[in-house]
Amino acid sequence: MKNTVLVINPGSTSTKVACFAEHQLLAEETIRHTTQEISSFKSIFDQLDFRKNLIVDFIEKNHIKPEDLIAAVGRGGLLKPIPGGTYSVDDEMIEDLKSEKYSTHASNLGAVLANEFAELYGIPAYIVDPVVVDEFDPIARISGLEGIERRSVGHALNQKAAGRKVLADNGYAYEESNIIVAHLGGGISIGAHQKGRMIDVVNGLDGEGPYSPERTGGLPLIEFARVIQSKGLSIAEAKALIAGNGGIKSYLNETDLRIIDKKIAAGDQKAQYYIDGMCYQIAKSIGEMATVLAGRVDFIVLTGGVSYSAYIVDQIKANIEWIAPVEVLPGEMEMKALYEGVVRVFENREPARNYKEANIKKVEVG
Ligand SMILES: Nc1ncnc2c1ncn2[C@@H]1O[C@H](COP(=O)(O)OP(=O)(O)OP(=O)(O)O)[C@@H](O)[C@H]1O
Ligand SMILES: CCCC(=O)O
Repeated sequence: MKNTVLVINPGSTSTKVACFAEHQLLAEETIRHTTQEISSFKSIFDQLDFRKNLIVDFIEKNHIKPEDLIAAVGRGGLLKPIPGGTYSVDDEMIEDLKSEKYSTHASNLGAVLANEFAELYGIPAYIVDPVVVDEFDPIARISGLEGIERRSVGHALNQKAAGRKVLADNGYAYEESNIIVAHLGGGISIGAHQKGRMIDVVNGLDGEGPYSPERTGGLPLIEFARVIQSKGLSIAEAKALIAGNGGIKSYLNETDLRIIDKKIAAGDQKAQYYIDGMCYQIAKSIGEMATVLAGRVDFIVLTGGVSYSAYIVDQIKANIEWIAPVEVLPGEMEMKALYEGVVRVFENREPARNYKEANIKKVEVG
């Protein structure tokens, strides 16, 4: 079909691919990667050809004609802090991602993969609402140590799309409401959204909040310093431990919660213990974001792949339902949100933003 947009979403445990045209979904696939598959690559960028070949297979299998493609869009990765919106992929963006200037994340491959297909087919490449969208209140940046700032890293694209949907379904407007959105995926982020802005977020990638299938979340710092020293870890190795080999993976050597759910159902007490621990910590961080919103919370939304697990959802709900009504949107709405970001540009409802020139305004103190 004419006017087809190729949508590419590399996650920590999956590659999601879709094609949309004229506001319709033409084809979609979530390709899950096993723990072993991902562990066989030394770095995220070593996975480029592996993930690219899977997308080529998807295009061929679904008979997508190159001449029908008008754009490729990828989930945006760890870039400098920028306002939300649709950005054209440019050289500076690719360089920042490839050099891992702002750290490493599966979504760093989104712009790079979109760019590869854009070059192949002679079409433009974009990203939309990358994981670094920064709408923080100044006070949220303070870390507790001079020289280190907290940064806004989270599943902004899905958090906003899921939040908007739940609010719209209940007759509320995102711009006028307060919500907490917990994205529960291979990584976890929990945002406090106040009247259309994500003013704070629990950022698991940098070692905050609950542990997740792959991330440690917050750790006792002195003990972690001892681990770094005793194992002689480099910064890159410490990051890999915090953001790729921590959490459920470190306890159970597995990141696929569908497998772990089955083990719990079959009576595996160790699996249950560590999943219960993750649910306890997720609820605790949701409570933290409720205080950011001073208790004025219209809804709490649980989303991301892990929210398919009824066992996990029930555990979390039991500890948070007193705060606000809880709505569950399992999976993610990222593919459609990425497509719609491109459509807004093609329909001239929004300009494509320029990454080189994009900056957030930080408030200078003192
Ligand atoms: N039906 C299901 N039941 C339980 N867990 C599930 C189900 N489907 C997916 N998951 C789990 O959700 C997690 C992946 O979630 P998701 O697809 O949102 O993340 P991702 O795309 O890999 O990465 P991220 O969201 O962190 O960027 C995995 O642990 C996966 O096993
Ligand atoms: C999307 C950033 C958060 C994470 O992956 O942990």
